[in-house]
Amino acid sequence: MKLISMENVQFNYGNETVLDNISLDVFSGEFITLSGPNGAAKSTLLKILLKLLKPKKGTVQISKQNKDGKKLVIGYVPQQIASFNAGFPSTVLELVQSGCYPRGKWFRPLTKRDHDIVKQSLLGVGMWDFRHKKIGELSGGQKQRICIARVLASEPDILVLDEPTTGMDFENRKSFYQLLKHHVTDHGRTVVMVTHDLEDAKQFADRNIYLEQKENTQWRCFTLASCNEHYWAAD
Ligand SMILES: Nc1ncnc2c1ncn2[C@@H]1O[C@H](COP(=O)(O)OP(=O)(O)OP(=O)(O)O)[C@@H](O)[C@H]1O
Repeated sequence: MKLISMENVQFNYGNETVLDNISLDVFSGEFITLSGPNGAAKSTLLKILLKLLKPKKGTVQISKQNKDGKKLVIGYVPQQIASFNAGFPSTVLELVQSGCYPRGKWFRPLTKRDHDIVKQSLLGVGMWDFRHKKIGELSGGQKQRICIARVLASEPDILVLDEPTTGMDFENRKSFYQLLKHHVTDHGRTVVMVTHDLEDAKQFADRNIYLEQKENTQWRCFTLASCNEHYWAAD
């Protein structure tokens, strides 16, 4: 089932065209990685895909329903998360538990299943041992991993992550990818993820979309990204 459809998108920051003529479909049950050099407009493409940025030309359509006919839930963790100040009162566990609410009534009592999902999410990002710490006491990278765990706990139909493995060591990266793969293969969910870890991605992703910069005098811009899809299976 097609969940997101992007057609012939062009996007400009001021006079600079950073994406042009990009078309991309995202289907249910896919693990997609998005890669390319710094500044190739990967983060911008994610934001357009989520309709957080409006393209100058082209269209983006997001399905209202998931494959089971229920309301589509999208989880997004940007590259730079909002900062929590040192006095932020919640513990890691409380913040990640709050991710369970999109799947039911707000502030309902958590079920055993919720607790299991929260634990798996925290283990998956290597932060289970930090569960009783206050959010304000964590490093920047740890805060980002907690935000990822919170989004994982919401069991989104589409999980959109911008460079989530930055700062993770080898073991944590591996278990994180395995957790994402589990979401895709065992639950039929969809992952769209920006990453520079192409070797890791190659092991787990179904396809990679590579954005590359090109000069284009016609548009009088510094960069113009073109979208080449690399299917691992075709290697
Ligand atoms: N708010 C903005 N205003 C103006 N230009 C921007 C803005 N955000 C990004 N850009 C420019 O758009 C281009 C693409 O940026 P983007 O952050 O999407 O790239 P990226 O591929 O995600 O980069 P990286 O790998 O370094 O995270 C860059 O040249 C950047 O300088």
